[in-house]
Amino acid sequence: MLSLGGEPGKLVLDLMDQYPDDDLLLVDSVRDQLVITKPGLLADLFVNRPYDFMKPPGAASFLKETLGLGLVTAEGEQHKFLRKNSLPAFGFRHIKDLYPMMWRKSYCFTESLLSKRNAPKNAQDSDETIDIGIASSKVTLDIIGIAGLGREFDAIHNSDDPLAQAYEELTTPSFGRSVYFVMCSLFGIRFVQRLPWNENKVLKRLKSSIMSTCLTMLLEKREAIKKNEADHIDILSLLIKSNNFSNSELTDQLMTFMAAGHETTSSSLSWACYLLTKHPDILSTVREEVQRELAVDASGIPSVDIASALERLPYLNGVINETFRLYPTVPLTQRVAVRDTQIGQYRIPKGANFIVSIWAMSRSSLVWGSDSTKFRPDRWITNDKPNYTGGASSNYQFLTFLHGPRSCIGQGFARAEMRCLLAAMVLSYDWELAMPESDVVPGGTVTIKPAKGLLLRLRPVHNL
Ligand code: HEM
Repeated sequence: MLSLGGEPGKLVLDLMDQYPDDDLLLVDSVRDQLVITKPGLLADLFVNRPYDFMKPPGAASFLKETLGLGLVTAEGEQHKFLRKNSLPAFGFRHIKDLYPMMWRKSYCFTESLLSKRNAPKNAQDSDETIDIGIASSKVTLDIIGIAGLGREFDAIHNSDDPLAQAYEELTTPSFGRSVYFVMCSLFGIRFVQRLPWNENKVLKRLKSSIMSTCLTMLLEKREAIKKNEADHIDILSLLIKSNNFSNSELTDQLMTFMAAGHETTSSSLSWACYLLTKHPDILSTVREEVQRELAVDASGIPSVDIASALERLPYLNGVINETFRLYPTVPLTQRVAVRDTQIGQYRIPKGANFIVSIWAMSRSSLVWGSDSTKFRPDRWITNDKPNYTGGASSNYQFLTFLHGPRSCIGQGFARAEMRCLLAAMVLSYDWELAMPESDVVPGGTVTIKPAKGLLLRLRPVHNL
């Protein structure tokens, strides 16, 4: 059921077409493996009884190796505690305050793309071919660096940054890594780690490099807070100041936020750019909208409050929501029942395993109608204003960030970041695909991105 290449939710989509009237399909009777195919049943899984379920130990053991025992991997009471103490750092007000920094970084990012190669003096005549995924993961690392721990990595300009390199290596899609993940899911990581497999060495090296960098940054941050060197409002400082966490818990939390918080958004930016290569008319519409509403000056400073301006743009938000729908960075999630429980009218025995294909739910014509796979940002617009349903009749049709206490805590952060990055991109460039369309395929282990990269040919726009 876990994808080893190809479209991540294809099998579930096929099952949904084959059994359109069923909402729960038993796909593996040996391991009680169930697939939920109707949004209506998800309220019990995610919102009404979320702690009757946990992430399957095998898959979680893989995640713990790379993310630590933080919010993504904790369960039960420990999860409730971490979530409660992390929420203030992701509040609405705090995200609003981060917009100017996100905008500044996004603008620097687009400028860095221009100067990447030996651009001629009259750069407007130059063409740049870049892999937008690799380039944008640097700026998202810079943004989470500042927001997450008040630290300037400047990975945009410093391509040798070890943390950026470690994350790139960790998330680059490969068949071997996918097989490794499936093996961990089936047999647990302790068993897989005993196999003579090079992947074990690679993951150990990456984990130890990320962990030691996070620990060093944590200790420096503690010192800085003690000396009261600056006004510390980043996520890590808020967690330290809450006095609720030990150093090892904080290191795990930091590893989680750094990993969960940057590759996800940079992949989404890649997919948005890809979709816009296929819809140049929509790219022009978004650009006109951003030019008109932000009125950015020659040095990239907007004349209006950036947060409120970006949040009300219908097309910019429509493109972002439609990208999140068609290319959910986390394409699948799994749960196992930790006690006898209930989902809808079904009695569920302890130990039953569930697969929710976020990808399939986002693309199924049974759920979204006959144009379900079409890129239609206008489904997210009502009376010239953004709507947040996409015309769906149930919340559970849109699962990109899930729902309930295990939903993505960084959703507001990711949306703010995407608005800044995409707005800065459309203001600065026109672009087209610089690789065969057939090579643009999703791939990855837990999160997906364009498996062969996304090469774009950029042309500077003459408007700034
Ligand atoms: C487009 C960007 C993003 C997408 C699509 C996304 C998606 C998701 C999804 C689907 C989950 C639930 C995973 C599961 O239960 O299997 C999740 C959890 C999580 N995400 Fe995100 N995420 C994004 C960005 C971010 C950002 C920017 C941050 C942090 C700054 C973040 C931090 C987290 C954390 C900590 C969790 C675990 C929450 C919990 O279990 O309480 N994510 N994300």
